[in-house]
Amino acid sequence: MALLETIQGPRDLDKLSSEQLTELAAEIRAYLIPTVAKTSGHIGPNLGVVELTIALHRVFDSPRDTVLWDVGHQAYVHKLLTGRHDFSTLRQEGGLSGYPARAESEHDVIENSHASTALAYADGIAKAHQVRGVTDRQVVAVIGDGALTGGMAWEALNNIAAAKDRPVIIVVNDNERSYTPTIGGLADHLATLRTTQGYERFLEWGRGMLGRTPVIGTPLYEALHGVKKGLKDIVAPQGMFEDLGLKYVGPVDGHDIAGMEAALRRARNYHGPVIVHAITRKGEGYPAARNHQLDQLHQVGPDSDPETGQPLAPAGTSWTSVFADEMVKVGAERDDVVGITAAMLHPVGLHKFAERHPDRIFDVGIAEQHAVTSAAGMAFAGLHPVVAIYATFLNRAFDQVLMDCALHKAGVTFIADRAGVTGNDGASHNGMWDMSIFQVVPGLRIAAPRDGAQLRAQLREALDVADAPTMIRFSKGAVCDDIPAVATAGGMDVLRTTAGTALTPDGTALTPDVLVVSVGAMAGVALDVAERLADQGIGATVVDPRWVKPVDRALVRLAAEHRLVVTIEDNVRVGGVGSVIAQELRDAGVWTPLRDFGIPARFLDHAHRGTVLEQIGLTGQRVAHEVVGLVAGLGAPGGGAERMDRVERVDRVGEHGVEHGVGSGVEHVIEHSVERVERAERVEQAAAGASDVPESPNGAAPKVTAR
Ligand SMILES: Cc1ncc(C[n+]2csc(CCOP(=O)(O)OP(=O)(O)O)c2C)c(N)n1
Ligand SMILES: CC(=O)[C@@H](O)[C@H](O)COP(=O)(O)O
Ligand SMILES: [Mg+2]
Repeated sequence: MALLETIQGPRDLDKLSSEQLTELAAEIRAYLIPTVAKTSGHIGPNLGVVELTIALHRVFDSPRDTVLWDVGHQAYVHKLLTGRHDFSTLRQEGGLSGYPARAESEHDVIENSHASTALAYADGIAKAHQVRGVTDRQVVAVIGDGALTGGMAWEALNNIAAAKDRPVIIVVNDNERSYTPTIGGLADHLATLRTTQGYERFLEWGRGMLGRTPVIGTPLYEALHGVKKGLKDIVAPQGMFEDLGLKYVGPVDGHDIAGMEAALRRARNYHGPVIVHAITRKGEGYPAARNHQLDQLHQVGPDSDPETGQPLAPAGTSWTSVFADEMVKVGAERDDVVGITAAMLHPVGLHKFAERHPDRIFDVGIAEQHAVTSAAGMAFAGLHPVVAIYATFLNRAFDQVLMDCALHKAGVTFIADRAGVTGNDGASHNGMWDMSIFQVVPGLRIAAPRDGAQLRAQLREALDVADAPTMIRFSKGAVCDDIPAVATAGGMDVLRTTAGTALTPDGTALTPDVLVVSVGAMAGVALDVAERLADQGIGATVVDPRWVKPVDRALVRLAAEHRLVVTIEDNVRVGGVGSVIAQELRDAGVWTPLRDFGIPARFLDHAHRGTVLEQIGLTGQRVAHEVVGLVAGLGAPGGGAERMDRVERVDRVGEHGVEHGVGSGVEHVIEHSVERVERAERVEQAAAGASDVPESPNGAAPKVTAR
């Protein structure tokens, strides 16, 4: 790292000779490959931009000039050249972010890892410079060929091309891949432009030779240059970019530092909207990546073998793999089912389906909005599309889900993978908003499976819905062991009832104090909470709604039969499942108090999923601790009268007119009230003894007040 250690900022690059620059590139690769293998990260994309980034920081003067990275997963070299040399805790709590981060450096701008945004940023910054009369600062946006398939990128290009006097430098990092080879007409066009690379070399030769030829040299070169453009038109369709009004520079070898510098200087000196088309190779300099057919080691680790890029320890069965295998079965049974991915065929688990049904899989590029609305079209024409998109990326297709699918009652099934806290990819990758955002979509049904068996079952149930969109959301990583139900209540699974509690013939659990509503992958936490409550003499019923939207009517009834409702979800609390259940209870005149546990509505810094869940209190211990305090605060049970009052109201009101209350269960409720009073006294005694009641976060034993 001898040379790299001397680079504390981009200007330190200026003093290096071309040999030293080549050596620096080698040092960067030698450092990143083993480091990222250990930490996890996007090794393939970063090895593909080593020379490009060196050249870029030599030609432009960051942070005076603004350098933008689209997605930002390829910004490790940028970080190394801007003084951040310790990648040992990359993507971990307190370590470097895997994406640009303003808190880390004045050289970083876009923290959002969602693709196709950089050109819009660039357009905005350029407009701001124009409005403010700033003429001595450049705006440079690096965007991959994959990200260039995103609709936002074309909205921005349309605006950027509109103003010939507003400089924006766009560097297209064309490595012909997103994960898999980039799809679509744009990719084909870029390929066409790549084939004219020979003309670039010919031109370079001509410039060199003719530049030294007196008198006729220059005019001859200019004539040649004109011929090149003409020849390009003959060989390659007139550059789409030039048609748009963008100056096109390239294609240029993105691994040739001098060549990239020359191209970038031409672009800088153009003083208008210009595209530099760099041809790079993902994983360059790392045979394990270059030979990795699947995605050229788009990402690795943690704890992968630096020699091969493969994980050192086998990963467990993932949620995604359960979905992948079930889709194979579905594909064999139903020829109306098709799969749609937004450039993430393998990461979302549609690759096995694709292998068996290549004519029924559609990769639309990084184009989630198009994925959703094209699915609405497919449903209209008689198919049942399964659109698999990470929950966080599905956010950008909200309007398409709402207006193109739900408004038209389209039978489309959305698979929101990576839902909940994902952790290491940082704030913009957590799938933490879906059960709030999509809560408001009329007719959409949302399922949150608690394990693999439920995922398979709920996928089937979703595919049986042809007159409304359905959504199934599940976590990142390894799926838990199947969690059996001990009873059912309506369409819900009862996972645990208080020991010794009688179940009525219809399977309704009665009497305990607390109803714990477990949402999706939080089932393990919910059962842990019930166990901890039982240790404190507090009875709990744990129920898994399975389908969280709409709220199951049986859940309202169950709430009326408990003294406290607790909901636990891996989603923001605001507008989440808990808040919707609370609203349903109010609408039904059930006034059982409800405490919803979920993710706070704030951006969560990168860290391991478990660490983040601990930070936000979504653990059994933390939830149970708070619930013990809440139960103690309820005082002695209000006896039959209180509960009768609560129960009766279920008879009177309801969202769907008069609801049949739990009259049949009322007698059971009364007889158990006595039991509950005794138990509440035990809780109070325990709290008074302050011996085994867990300390509250602020150190004091929870306040216990007798009624
Ligand atoms: C909106 C959105 N959808 C999907 C992704 C997931 N994703 C991250 S990188 C990537 C491929 C990007 O390809 P490209 O822009 O060509 O960059 P490269 O990895 O080739 O350098 C995808 C699909 C994302 N970050 N944002
Ligand atoms: C950069 C990007 O958006 C993806 O590569 C993402 O990091 C993948 O996340 P998973 O590791 O959860 O598939
Ligand atoms: Mg690419």
